[in-house]
Amino acid sequence: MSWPFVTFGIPDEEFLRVEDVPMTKEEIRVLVISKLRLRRGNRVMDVGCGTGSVAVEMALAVGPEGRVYAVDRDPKAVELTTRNLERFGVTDRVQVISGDALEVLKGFNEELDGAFIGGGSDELEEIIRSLDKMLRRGARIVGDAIQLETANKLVKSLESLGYKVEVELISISKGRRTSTGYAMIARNPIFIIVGEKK
Ligand SMILES: C[S@@+](CC[C@H](N)C(=O)[O-])C[C@H]1O[C@@H](n2cnc3c(N)ncnc32)[C@H](O)[C@@H]1O
Repeated sequence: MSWPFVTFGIPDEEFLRVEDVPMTKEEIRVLVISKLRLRRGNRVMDVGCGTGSVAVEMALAVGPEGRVYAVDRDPKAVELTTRNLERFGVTDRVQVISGDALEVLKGFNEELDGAFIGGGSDELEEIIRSLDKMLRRGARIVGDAIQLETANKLVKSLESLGYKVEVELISISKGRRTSTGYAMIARNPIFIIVGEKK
């Protein structure tokens, strides 16, 4: 499938899903891609790519001249990401890497223009320190978090490296049609933490 629109925020239902592989939802994905401030030709990493939904939108943003590295330690996520990349016709510019992010980063030596960390990990602080070595000045790390503790880890790690940090808490409610009108059903608030390398 070749996604025909210029705007981001591919509807969630367009992605293939499997059980136990979580996905960054459409409205959060839009913000994440926007906060990364990507340009055509950029090189970016999606740490914990899950379904590949963020990797797909990164790939559309950086274009065929760019490069996306999509990493996940769950083989189910790696396979699903590959299938979603095929579905959106962007396999040419994405390298899917199976493995623990920290291990992958140890053997990685490309300069990066940005990175997204989707969700919590025990190794969050070390992952951020490793990413920092790959990022050019002005590049951004964007992380999202459901838990306060994960958001705090993201903020503290980025601050300790001297990044300029932005913190947001996003609450989305989706209208569900009832017999009398639309009831707004709240989703979990999500922290979005942005760090810009000075
Ligand atoms: C919330 S999901 C990411 C969703 C993804 N952004 C998407 O749009 O589908 C988090 C993913 O991070 C992966 N993960 C967590 N810690 C990791 C680590 N240390 N190394 C690699 N992958 C990791 C999990 O396996 C999971 O697939």
